[in-house]
Amino acid sequence: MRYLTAGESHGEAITGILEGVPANLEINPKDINRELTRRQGGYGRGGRMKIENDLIDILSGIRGGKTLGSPITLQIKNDDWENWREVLAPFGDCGYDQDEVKIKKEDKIKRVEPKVTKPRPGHADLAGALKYNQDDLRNILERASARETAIRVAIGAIAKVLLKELGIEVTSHVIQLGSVALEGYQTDFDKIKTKSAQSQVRCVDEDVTKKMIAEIDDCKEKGDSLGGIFEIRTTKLPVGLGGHVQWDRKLDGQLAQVLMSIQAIKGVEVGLGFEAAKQPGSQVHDPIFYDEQFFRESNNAGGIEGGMSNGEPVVIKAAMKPIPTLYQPLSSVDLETKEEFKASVERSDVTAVPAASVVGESVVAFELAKACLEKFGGDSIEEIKDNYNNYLEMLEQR
Ligand SMILES: Cc1cc2nc3c(=O)[nH]c(=O)nc-3n(C[C@H](O)[C@H](O)[C@H](O)COP(=O)(O)O)c2cc1C
Ligand SMILES: C=C(O[C@@H]1CC(C(=O)O)=C[C@@H](OP(=O)(O)O)[C@H]1O)C(=O)O
Repeated sequence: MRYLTAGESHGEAITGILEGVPANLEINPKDINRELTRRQGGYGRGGRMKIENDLIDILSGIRGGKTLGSPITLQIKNDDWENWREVLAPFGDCGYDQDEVKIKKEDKIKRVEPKVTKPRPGHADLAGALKYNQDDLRNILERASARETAIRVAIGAIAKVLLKELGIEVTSHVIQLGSVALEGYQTDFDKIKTKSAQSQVRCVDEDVTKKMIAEIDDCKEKGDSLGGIFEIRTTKLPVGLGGHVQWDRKLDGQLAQVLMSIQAIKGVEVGLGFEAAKQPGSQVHDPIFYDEQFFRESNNAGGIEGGMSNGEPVVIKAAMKPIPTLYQPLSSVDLETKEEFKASVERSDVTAVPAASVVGESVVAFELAKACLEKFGGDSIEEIKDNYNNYLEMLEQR
């Protein structure tokens, strides 16, 4: 299973092509739209989320509510496009004859947008403009924007449907926002799922939620921004997803890569993570027991040993840096004049850790679904479930 995404933040739409989904998987668009709504939420987001009402369009690969095994084309229209079409239209101001290139009337340039030339520290702006030889930073920032994560969440929603057929679920919660941390939280999967959904910042504790909101308000007033940490948890996984035999088959490596690919994610920890480096082995490794089946009483490994799922839930954290666009901008240098200026200010979120946690769930769900297909491969969901059940029966003999 693989996918590609396309689209600019304020362009007409964000698109994804997902290939390798088995046939006969029942997809309800509500399952995708629910995830899109979850991603749009979270205290601390800026004005854009009031404009957008993300809904999925499915253009191929599904018939009568079931997947066909063929590529699935997914699209989310950008409602903000109406405010940007004259600036971003593919042929709007290029001087081509309208009939020749079939320029839509609405796209004929009316509004001349000054070039964006003051790169924002922490964004793709400067490196992208130099690398792609651009003199307008908009040509970089539109694609670098985390708007793209909307379609990754739609793709993740399909992966979640596939995982659910195998009894696997993925959830997440925010465990740190700026300086406010959630300490000693309970670990029950269902509680995390329910309680995080009730919190405006996707934190399972009401008092900590209030403190996080207060910190966001304070930060907004100062024109500053915040990062944080979210944790992804799964239900118990079957033993043996991923593999120890080759570097690129290792499940922990694959999960770290997809989480690091989310805009603004700067660190990933599996299980105890960095904490494990400070403690002796006797306090870190999870002793093995047997009572009709192998089991552990602790999960410091975060459900992965030797690059493979070990039968426990996967527990993985990701750290997000503070949003780089600042309403009190940092110093920057104008791309054209080389004069020192304050960086450009684009409308922006104060924090997006709750939204990023939903994106994190989605990319992890995709990677786990991919690992399941590699292990229990088949072209229809029935074939995959047969293979899965045979494997589980084989494990029961051990
Ligand atoms: C859900 C989400 C929303 C984001 N919203 C903003 C935003 O409003 N303003 C901003 O400057 N950066 C925002 N970012 C972060 C930038 O997209 C990101 O920092 C930038 O693309 C540079 O990539 P890097 O941080 O991975 O180096 C957001 C990230 C995510 C995941
Ligand atoms: C549009 C989304 O997030 C955007 C991500 C983003 C960035 O620079 O990454 C900047 C902001 O864009 P805008 O300037 O249009 O408000 C966010 O709103 C979204 O999450 O759907």
